[in-house]
Amino acid sequence: MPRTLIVSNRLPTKVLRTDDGLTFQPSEGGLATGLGSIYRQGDNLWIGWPGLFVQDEGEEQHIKDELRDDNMAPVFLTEDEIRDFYEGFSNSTLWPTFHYFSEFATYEQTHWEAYVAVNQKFCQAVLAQAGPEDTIWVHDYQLLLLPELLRQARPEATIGFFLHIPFPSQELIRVLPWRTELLRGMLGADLIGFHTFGYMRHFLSAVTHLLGLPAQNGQIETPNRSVRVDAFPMGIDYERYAQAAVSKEAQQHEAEYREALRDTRVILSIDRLDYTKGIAQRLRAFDLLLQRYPEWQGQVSLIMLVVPSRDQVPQYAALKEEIDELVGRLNAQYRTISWNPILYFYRSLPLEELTALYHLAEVALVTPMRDGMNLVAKEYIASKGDQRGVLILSERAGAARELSDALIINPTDMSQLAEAMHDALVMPEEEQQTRLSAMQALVKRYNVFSWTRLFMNQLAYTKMKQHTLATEMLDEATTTQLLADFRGASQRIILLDYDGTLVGFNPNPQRAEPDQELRLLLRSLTELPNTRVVIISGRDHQTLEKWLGHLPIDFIAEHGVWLRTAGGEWQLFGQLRADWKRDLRPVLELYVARTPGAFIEEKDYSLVWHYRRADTDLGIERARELMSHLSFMTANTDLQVMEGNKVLEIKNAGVNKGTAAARWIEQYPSDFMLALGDDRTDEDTFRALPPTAYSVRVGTGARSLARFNIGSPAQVRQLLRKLIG
Ligand SMILES: O=P(O)(O)OC[C@H]1O[C@H](O[C@H]2O[C@H](CO)[C@@H](O)[C@H](O)[C@H]2O)[C@H](O)[C@@H](O)[C@@H]1O
Ligand SMILES: O=c1ccn([C@@H]2O[C@H](COP(=O)(O)OP(=O)(O)O)[C@@H](O)[C@H]2O)c(=O)[nH]1
Ligand SMILES: [Mg+2]
Repeated sequence: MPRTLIVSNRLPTKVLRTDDGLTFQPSEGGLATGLGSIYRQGDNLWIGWPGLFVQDEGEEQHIKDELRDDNMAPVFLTEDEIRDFYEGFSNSTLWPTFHYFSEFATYEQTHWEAYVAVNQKFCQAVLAQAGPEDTIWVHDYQLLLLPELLRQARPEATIGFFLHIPFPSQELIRVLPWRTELLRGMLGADLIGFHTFGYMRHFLSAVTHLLGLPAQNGQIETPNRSVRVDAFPMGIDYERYAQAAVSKEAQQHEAEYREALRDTRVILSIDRLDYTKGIAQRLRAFDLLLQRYPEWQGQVSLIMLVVPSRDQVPQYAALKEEIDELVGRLNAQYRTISWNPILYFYRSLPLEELTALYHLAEVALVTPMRDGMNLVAKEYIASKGDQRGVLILSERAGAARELSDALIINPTDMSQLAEAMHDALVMPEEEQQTRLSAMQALVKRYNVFSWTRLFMNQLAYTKMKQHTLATEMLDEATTTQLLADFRGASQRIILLDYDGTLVGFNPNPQRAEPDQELRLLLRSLTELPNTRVVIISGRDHQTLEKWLGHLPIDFIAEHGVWLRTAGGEWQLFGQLRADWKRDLRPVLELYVARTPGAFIEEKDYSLVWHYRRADTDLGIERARELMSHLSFMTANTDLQVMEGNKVLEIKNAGVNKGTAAARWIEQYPSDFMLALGDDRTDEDTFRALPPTAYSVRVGTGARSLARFNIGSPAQVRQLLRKLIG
């Protein structure tokens, strides 16, 4: 049975060393609690760090044995690794950058090196466990390099990746000295998931801007594969919280708290210690509430649970001091003998006490500056069986994209936050119920089980599509067969696209002239007996004539408009019109004026608008506008607007490389056909060929009708040299 291997920095269980030996406890944090309900199924396995430094091999073995029974496999990290990889690169470089706290980020080469080394360590741990059929699901920012490391070791593996924190604007990503490596690391996965559509959009934009890879409709084309990107908002185990909140134990706790608090109304705040969570800002807003509405003094308490986290990182230690100081000051200022304004706890609580607090609190304050999702918000909703309570939620938590019935606030707007607290405290019960029941329906339905199911199904589907649509690589065995067929044939035809096939794609099209090596290679091909060599290109015929006209080859130029057999005259494909150019050229000129870097290429029977040198996003945007403009102007004419690689071309309809290629193979019947091409216009050629022909797409990744793939123009030349022998 194929298994699912979950890989994350932290295991859902942490091991602690106490006076009585080792103890095993659940870890805090959204990821551990969220996936905790999943990995125990069947033979699944969770690979990660158990949270302590082992002293000797005996201890290591003991931990391994204990965890194995609970479907976990530990990766042991040393103190140096935790300092440089975890506190260093993960939590002092990536965490602040991804949460828009760039000013807190450090950029240390030694931290980066540790990050690479630990990702490699995780890779080894996964490889030791994973069978070829297993699905590997990697989680979060500590392991951004792992998907690509696994891909190198296992090219065929099924790999998913999910990022639990925000993915920021590419303007922040580009600040990182290691941005390329990090993005490439993620692209080793088949499917990459984010909590929100916004994070996904930022990622796609980073990939197109910083790696220059094409991305469309959530699909990125890398040189080897297509990678799918999508939004999967994570849910919680709804029933677990709903039931725990009304369990006997929770009810007892709640009754105790209630007795101690008497009639005091309760506002609740629960987070890990983190500057992203807006804890200090929240305290200041509570202060403002008490000033602005003094009637709440003596009536409302803020219960604030802060779970210790990353306290070795300087920013966290500083925040802890700031909170301690603020709470002390506010309590000293407002407290009375019978009332505590703030009940502050710095620890973590077991589930029953947590849900007792959720159930008790009239208001929950979830006001992070940035938060990937925030599960506390969803847990609060699930714990409200009686549908009484109000959620105040930051617009910058991923959860706000789903929980629109919360009181949504901007956490930096202190005044708005104080007002929201007041509104929540006076909200009529009926309104509380309406809002809560809508949110409950949503959190119940999109729970952690449906989240996993959706992700895993999408991953399986992505993989299946990769397989069915994949064009095979032209490997050694196929090449041998191709050469044998070539030699055994009595008539042979070779159709060669020019740009991107025989020479590399050049930012300036006029600079792509053939080099000496290419000219010699083409000449040698033409000297082979019974062999027709055809250049089939989108270029104008004058340029092709100038560059290669002296060779005894056939030409199909301007995407099939101009034709010439070796040594003959140039001929038109048929009756074509060019009078339309006068009307449409000004339209293209308008879009050149509006798009710095764009330019026009004029051919006899077509006009081309190029945007390869324009800003990527602006180019795409303008191309879209121009396309709709031109579609309108060419409706009911015999013109056609064709999209190519960073170009839009207006031409006579019905003339393309395919119709020209079809004419050629009819006129010159052959028992061996080879066609090589790299872009969308070459697909027309591939389509026109019989299934026995060798059609080869240059550059992998994009979907193609060709039977085979070849890596680059350099490899094309190598193949052609083999034909010569
Ligand atoms: O392992 P730690 O350094 O102690 O940190 C705890 C976890 O915090 C982060 O949680 C994120 O994931 C949640 C679930 O998707 C999401 O709701 C929250 O907004 C995120 O901050 C972190 O991503 C985990 O890797 C940590 O283990
Ligand atoms: O004493 C506590 C307080 C909180 N949590 C859990 O910690 C998680 C916090 O996840 P969230 O997504 O809100 O933020 P993160 O800490 O992952 O950034 C939630 O599942 C809480 O139930 C916990 O286990 N013990
Ligand atoms: Mg080409």
